[in-house]
Amino acid sequence: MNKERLVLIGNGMAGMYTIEEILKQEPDRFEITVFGKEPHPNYNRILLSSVLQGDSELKDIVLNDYDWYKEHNITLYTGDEVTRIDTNNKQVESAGGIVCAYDHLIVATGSNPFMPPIPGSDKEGVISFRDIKDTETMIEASKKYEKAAVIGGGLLGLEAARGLLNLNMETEVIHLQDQLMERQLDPNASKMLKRELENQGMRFHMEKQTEQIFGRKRAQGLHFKDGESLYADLVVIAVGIRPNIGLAENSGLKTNRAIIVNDFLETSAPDVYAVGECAEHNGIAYGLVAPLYEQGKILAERLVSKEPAGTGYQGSLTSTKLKVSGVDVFSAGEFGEADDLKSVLVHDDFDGVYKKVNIRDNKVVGAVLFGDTTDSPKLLNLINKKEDISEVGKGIILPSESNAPMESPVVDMANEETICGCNGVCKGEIVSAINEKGLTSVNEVKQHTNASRSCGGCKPLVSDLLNATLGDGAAVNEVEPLCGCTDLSHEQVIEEIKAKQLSHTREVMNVLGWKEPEGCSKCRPALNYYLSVSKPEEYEDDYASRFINERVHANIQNDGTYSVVPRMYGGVTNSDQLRKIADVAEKYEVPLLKLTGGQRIDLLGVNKEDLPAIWGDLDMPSGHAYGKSIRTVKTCVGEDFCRFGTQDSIGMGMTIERKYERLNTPHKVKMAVSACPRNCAESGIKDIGIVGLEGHWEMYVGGNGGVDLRGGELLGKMNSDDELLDAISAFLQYYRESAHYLERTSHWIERVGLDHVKAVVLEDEEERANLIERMEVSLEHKGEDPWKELTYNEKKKQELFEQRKVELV
Ligand SMILES: Cc1cc2nc3c(=O)[nH]c(=O)nc-3n(C[C@H](O)[C@H](O)[C@H](O)COP(=O)(O)OP(=O)(O)OC[C@H]3O[C@@H](n4cnc5c(N)ncnc54)[C@H](O)[C@@H]3O)c2cc1C
Ligand SMILES: NC(=O)c1ccc[n+]([C@@H]2O[C@H](COP(=O)([O-])OP(=O)(O)OC[C@H]3O[C@@H](n4cnc5c(N)ncnc54)[C@H](O)[C@@H]3O)[C@@H](O)[C@H]2O)c1
Ligand code: SF4
Ligand code: FES
Repeated sequence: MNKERLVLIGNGMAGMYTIEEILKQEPDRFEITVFGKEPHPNYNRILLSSVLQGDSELKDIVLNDYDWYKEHNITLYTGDEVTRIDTNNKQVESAGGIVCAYDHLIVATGSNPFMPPIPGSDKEGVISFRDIKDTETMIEASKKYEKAAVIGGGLLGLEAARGLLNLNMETEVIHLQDQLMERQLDPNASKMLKRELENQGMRFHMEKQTEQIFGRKRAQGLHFKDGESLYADLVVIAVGIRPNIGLAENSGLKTNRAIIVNDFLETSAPDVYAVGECAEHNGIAYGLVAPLYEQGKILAERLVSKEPAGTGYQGSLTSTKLKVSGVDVFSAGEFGEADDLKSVLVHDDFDGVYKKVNIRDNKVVGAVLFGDTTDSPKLLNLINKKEDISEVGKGIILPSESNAPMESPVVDMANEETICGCNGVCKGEIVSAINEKGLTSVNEVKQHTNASRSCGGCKPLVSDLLNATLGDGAAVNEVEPLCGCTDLSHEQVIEEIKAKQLSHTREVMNVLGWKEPEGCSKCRPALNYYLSVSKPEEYEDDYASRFINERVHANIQNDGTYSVVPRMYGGVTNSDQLRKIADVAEKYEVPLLKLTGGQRIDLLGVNKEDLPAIWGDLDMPSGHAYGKSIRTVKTCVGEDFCRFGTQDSIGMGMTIERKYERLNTPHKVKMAVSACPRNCAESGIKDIGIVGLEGHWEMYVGGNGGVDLRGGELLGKMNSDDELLDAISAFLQYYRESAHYLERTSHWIERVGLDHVKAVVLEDEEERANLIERMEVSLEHKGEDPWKELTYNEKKKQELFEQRKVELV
């Protein structure tokens, strides 16, 4: 018997999900042909953000490889666009000249990025972010160019911007509204998100309308309507999407914003269905995979059973998470304000946590979470179930806010509650698969249930569920790789560097079998750092692997200029230094001189090309205000001037700063010395905070005064200056050797535990002595001041400061 001919136009996420669902139910029923405009098999578009951010490689995001199509007897035409649907003769025609008849046709052509009519948007270097080609273009551009502008501060724009930052590009986001992600977040969450992203190095231009993209052949920057401009040699436009319906319209299918479908995804033409972003159901065209997969499931049932099954598709509740590491944001349902809505609110600026749950008629209808999204599965289920919550307390709405000890939210979830929103997989399904198929890892759960196959946001829940189902210790702990270029963890890489005596980033990548020979923006700076600690005697800085601020030894500002902070040991200066700073400020027309929180003078608004000359004129050491290194040692006036002073805090601060300046560390290290517990130098919120008392010093560690406000914890009491310096050496060296690159002391201590750190750096005499000895070797080899070097090293100066000027002319 001849098989029914099923043709799919659009080899993307929604269409292929539908095919997979059909194959699960009726593997042999249809003769399937798939047309895809892109020259690739079906891949996970969602994970393009991870590829750009350096967490995955393109080959890892393929969902169905070419062999899969062969194994399932599917005829696949890639790189071939369908140009016509002949609904009368029931056939499609492709640009490649193929004419293919169908009994059933699925249109799943997705969306196109919306390109606003900005003059100059046809220039080289102006792209959208939608597919593999765009991602490759950005990665390539980052190797040649330094400055990127992203137009659009929505989900896509912010994920693109984070990726470009990871690719070492200076990245500015231009947003039309006064609030980022205004379609998903309320003003409070949006403000906290902006602050966090600014801390990560993103710069924002809010309420800006781009009037023109200027440049000759290639984009060189943007002019805004308010008369301001900025330079950029890569412009990424991410201002929304438009359903791709040209083909459907030309072929006579009924369309509105997208192709109009009924509850069974049927279009206006017989035997023609539409699914995914190109379909419009009840006036809504969705732009997230969870609803598209729900549609795909219904359509598969419809095609397999012939007769409409159940009530069909009834629309979807959407929820979003931003895929930017270090930022936890969740939003679902009605998150805004309305007269008939009541809210449960938690707002803690100190911990950077914000939660708002909207309730109407005793039912949870929407939520926004920032900083702590552990309650998101619970809330999503409450919104979905529309249960009356009048009988339950806040503990049910926001379990993490109740006083009960926090267990994973999966423990209390009912079997029918959803764990993986993208793929619609509930707890019961995963538990059955774990028990019946003997699954022990997240990866196995993914293969058998699809949970965590898309955005990956549910991985922690799946992992908790594995632990809860198998009991402690039975789940296989998959190591978190350093980045997508390797399967090795930070610890394993450090071990291998030591064991194999590796000494250069390229050597590490070669010897340890890096999947991507050039590495990525995540691993290269980390490797460069690990090598510097492992072999200080032989280490040669691979400065091309450093982040932009560290390459040019200055902090880039939001207008593309730089800030210059000279070192002033212990926050002490003199008339000679002040005179030089004043002269430089006048000569180079520095727009702003500002005292920093770390007791230094910041020259702000300096042009990049003036940096080496300014450093030469200042003739002061770099304050390393831009580096993953020892920053400032802040001091109080101490015993010489203050009537409460018990110790020479200034003297000790200067000694410490002179000793450890220019030392590479996993992240920035800030220190302070106060001469009594009144703590005027704020020693309680520093990575290392020293407090003087009569006859001894107290040393606090792991403090942080930034977004993650954290009080330092007492490491110990030191009875002399030498004992204090030894303790600082041992502590710093242990942090340098065992923290992950980009891990602040606060997070490191939380991970390894203060008791453990105390045991190693204070209690174990031998280990302590070894750490101090290794620190001394590092101090001997920390190299000369980078500003000084750049005043005479012409080759390096030209590479860093002059080639760029030529490119821009
Ligand atoms: C960078 C990025 C990150 C994202 N992150 C998330 C996320 O975290 N969570 C989430 O839920 N969603 C996310 N999305 C959105 C999600 O990827 C889309 O909603 C989803 O891919 C849409 O699926 P689709 O099948 O409708 O369209 P697509 O996946 O775009 O597939 C459509 C395919 O059809 C092809 N095509 C079009 N016309 C023709 C033709 N005439 N002939 C042949 N082929 C044709 C296209 O080339 C394309 O390959 C993200 C999107 C991007 C770009
Ligand atoms: N994590 C995720 O779930 C995720 C990630 C990426 C993409 N996506 C999906 O991909 C699609 C595209 O995402 P998107 O962010 O482009 O769409 P979007 O519509 O969500 O956001 C576009 C943003 O651009 C702004 N904007 C519009 N015109 C502008 C202009 N001229 N200048 C500056 N800003 C302007 C808007 O105010 C809006 O905030 C969406 O469907 C989105 O849901 C989802
Ligand atoms: S910390 Fe104590 S000693 Fe130092 S300035 Fe303040 S009060 Fe004086
Ligand atoms: S929630 Fe996105 S993959 Fe599970």
